Amino acid sequence: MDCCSQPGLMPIEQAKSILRDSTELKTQIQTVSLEDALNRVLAEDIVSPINIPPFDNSAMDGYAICAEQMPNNNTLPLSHKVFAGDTQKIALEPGHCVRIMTGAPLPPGCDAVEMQENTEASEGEEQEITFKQPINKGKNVRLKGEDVKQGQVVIPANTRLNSSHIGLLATLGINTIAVQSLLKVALFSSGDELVQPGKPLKHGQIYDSNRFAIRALLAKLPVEIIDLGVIADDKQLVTDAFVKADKMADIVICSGGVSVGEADYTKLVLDEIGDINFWKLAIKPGKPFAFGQLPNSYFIGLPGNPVSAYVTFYKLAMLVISKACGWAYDEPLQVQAISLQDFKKSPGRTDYQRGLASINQSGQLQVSSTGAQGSAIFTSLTQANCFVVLEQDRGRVSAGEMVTLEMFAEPIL
Ligand SMILES: Nc1nc2c(c(=O)[nH]1)N[C@H]1C(S)=C(S)[C@@H](COP(=O)(O)OP(=O)(O)OC[C@H]3O[C@@H](n4cnc5c(N)ncnc54)[C@H](O)[C@@H]3O)O[C@H]1N2
Ligand code: MOO
Repeated sequence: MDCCSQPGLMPIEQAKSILRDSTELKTQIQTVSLEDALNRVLAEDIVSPINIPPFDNSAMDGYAICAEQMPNNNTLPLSHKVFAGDTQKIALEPGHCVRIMTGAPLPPGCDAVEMQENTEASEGEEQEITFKQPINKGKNVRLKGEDVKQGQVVIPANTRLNSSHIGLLATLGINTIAVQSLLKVALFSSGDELVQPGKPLKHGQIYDSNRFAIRALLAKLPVEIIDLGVIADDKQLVTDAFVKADKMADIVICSGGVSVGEADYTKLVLDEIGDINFWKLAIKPGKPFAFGQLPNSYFIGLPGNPVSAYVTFYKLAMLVISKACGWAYDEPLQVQAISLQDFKKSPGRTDYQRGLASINQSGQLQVSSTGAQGSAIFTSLTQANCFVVLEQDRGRVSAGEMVTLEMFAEPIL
C-alpha cells in the first residue's frame, strides 16, 4: 500500500457506477439551427428525409455508357454532355455515350462511367470515344441511397454532435435540430493562495490554474459555464458561494478544500447544506474527490492539486455532466501496450499515470512515462498523449510488462 492509501477508500469502478446511477437529466428540449448545433446533445433520433445520394451519379469525369451495349471496336459516338447541377434528364441515345462530370446525374439508360484517362476522343465535330479497358455495369457509379436510405435512423438521440454529424445533417438538408438545453455548470476555485493569472505574485501565492483548465475542458461540452472566480478560505464565504452556485446551476464544481487541512472548508460546508454521497477514492491522483447533492444541483469537489483536479474531471465529473445533459457518453477505449520502462506503483489505488504512447518498429503499441508523476506536476500532463492505467492491486511495473493505456480523446482534450 502507498503512503497516502488508507483502508476503506472506494474503488473507482464503484464510484463510477454511483455517479451514473445517481445523476438524472437536468435539461429540457429546445430547437437550434444547424450553425449552432456543434457539441449539442440530440434530443431525438435523426431520421433521413431523403436518400443519399438522392440520385445515381458519376464518381468520375469521363463518359457514361450502357455497359452491355459496348460494340466490339470499343468505340461509341458522343451524344450530349451532363454537368453536376444539371436538373433536366436527357436519356442515353442507344449506341452512344455521354460526356459526364463528377457528381452529374447519370442519364437514364446509362449504368457505368469510364474515367476520361482510360479513353481516347477522336478529333472533329462528330466526336467518337474509344474505350481502352473493359467496363462492367456499375463502374464509377454512385447509386441512389447507397450511403443513406430515406427513413433510416442516421444519428440516434443522445448523441453529442461532432463535426462529422454536422456535415451529415447538412447533407440531409436538415437545418433545425431538437437538442437538450445547455447544462448550467457553476465553477469556482477555493484557496487564499490563489491569484488571477496576469497579476503579480507575492511569496506564498500561486496562480489559479484549475479554474482555467476546467473551463477549457468544459468549453467543448454542451454546458453554459458560470464562473464564480476564487473563493477565499473562509467558512462563511465558502457557504455563500455554494448557496449562490446552487441557485444558479445544475452542477456545481469547485476545486480545492476537499482534503483534511484546517482551511479545507468544502466538505464541512457540504455536510451542513447538502448531502455528501462519497468522498475519498482509491485513485491516484485524486483521492479526495467528493460527490454529493445540494438542494438544487449536484456537487463535484475536485481535489486542489492541479493534476488531480484535471484527471478527476476527465474520469469522474464527465460521467455526471454527460448523464445530466442526456448524452450517451462512452469513455475512451482502453488498449494494452508494452511498457518501455519501470513504473513506480504500490497496491492500494488505481493510478492514472501520464504516458507517451508510440508505435515501435514491429508495429506494437508501447508507452513511456512523462517523468515525475506528482499531482502538482502539471507538465506530466502537457507532455502526455495517454493515461497509463495501473490497476488498484497492481504493484511496481517492470519494463517489458503489458500495461493498460487510454489514449487522450476528443471531446475532452
Ligand atoms: N493529511 C492529509 N493531507 C492531504 C491529503 C490527505 O489525505 N491527508 N490528501 C492530499 C491529496 S491526495 C490532495 S489531492 C490534496 C487535496 O487537497 P484539497 O482538495 O483540500 O486542496 P487544497 O489543500 O486547497 O490544495 C492542494 C494543493 O493544490 C493547490 N491548488 C488548490 N487550488 C488550486 C488552483 N485552483 N489552481 C492551482 N493550484 C491549486 C494548492 O495550493 C495546494 O498546493 O490534499 C493533500 N493533502
Ligand atoms: O494524490 Mo492526490 O490524490 O490527488 O494528490
